[in-house]
Amino acid sequence: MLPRRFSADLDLRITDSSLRDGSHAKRHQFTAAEVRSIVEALDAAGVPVIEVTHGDGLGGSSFTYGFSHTPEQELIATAVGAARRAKIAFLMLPGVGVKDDILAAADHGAAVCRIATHCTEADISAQHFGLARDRGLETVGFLMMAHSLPPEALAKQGRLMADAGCQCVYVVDSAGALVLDQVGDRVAALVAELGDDAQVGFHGHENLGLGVANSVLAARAGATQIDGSTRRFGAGAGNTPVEAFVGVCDKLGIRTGVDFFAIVDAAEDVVRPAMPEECRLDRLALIMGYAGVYSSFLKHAYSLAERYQVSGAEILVRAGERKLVGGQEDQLIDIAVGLAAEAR
Ligand SMILES: C[C@H](O)CC(=O)C(=O)O
Ligand SMILES: [Mn+2]
Repeated sequence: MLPRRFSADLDLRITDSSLRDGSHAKRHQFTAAEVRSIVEALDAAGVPVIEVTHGDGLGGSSFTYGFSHTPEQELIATAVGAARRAKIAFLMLPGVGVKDDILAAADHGAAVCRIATHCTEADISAQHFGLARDRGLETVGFLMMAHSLPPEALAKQGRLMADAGCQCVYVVDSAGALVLDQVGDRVAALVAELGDDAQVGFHGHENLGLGVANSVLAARAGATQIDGSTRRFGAGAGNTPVEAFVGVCDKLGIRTGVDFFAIVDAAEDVVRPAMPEECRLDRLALIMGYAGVYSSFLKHAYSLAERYQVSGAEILVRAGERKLVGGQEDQLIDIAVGLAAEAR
């Protein structure tokens, strides 16, 4: 079991997802040089965990999700080589990646295995947590699209993960749809359910502009691991900006161990140059938060709107009506084709 606290001088542990969630915003085109420079800068600023994988996790490079510029195992090895203190984490969605991918990431020196499932499907993660623990990896479980389950039901799914060997269960606000107390209530339900068996974490998206506030409420409800992305570099409107969250934590007396001025410099001087554009709170991102749509669908919606000459906003509204989950990217094509047919 992980201790409830990481150390006497740390109140919570930040994981930076720019090099994984940001992969969506970069259409999975990270180079090894970009990964090296970003890991060096985040590590020097004191970020304790840095996640590196294709945006859709191990094995994500495909027609469905988009092909990587550089094989992710190479990027993981590069990150491990560049980090002096930070642990390197990877994400894996059962069925997108397979167990051999976990072993390969561990062989490359990654230390934290994060297994993600839709929030009603935690049972499919059991064998992967078992394998990761046997291999000596730290484990994290991602309950994605957490807005779509009430707190008690989410906590039961967290229990499945913890019993399988997950050491920290995350409330994952994949759509950026959770609003303030809705985060605190879910985190509190997991804390009550898991007790000392596992920590609780929170992964936010900015689609309604609430990443920092939601993360503070998660911490106040007992979350001890918080995700963010420096410069918000993530899917949709991006993730909770690490640099702003660190500044807010400093002012609230919540100790993160990250140096505010160093992470601000890293955001501006190192991460921003690797981003194709700023992650914006624009029409499509706002619709995602409002309609509860998986943030990773944003670039797909833009591409399909262009290809079929239909409205990207309408694609996302219909994706919300269909309650699509991660892995159903092909249904976005179905929606776009249908919209084009309606327009004829
Ligand atoms: C595979 C997804 O991008 C995982 C994630 O970051 C989320 O659901 O949010
Ligand atoms: Mn995310």
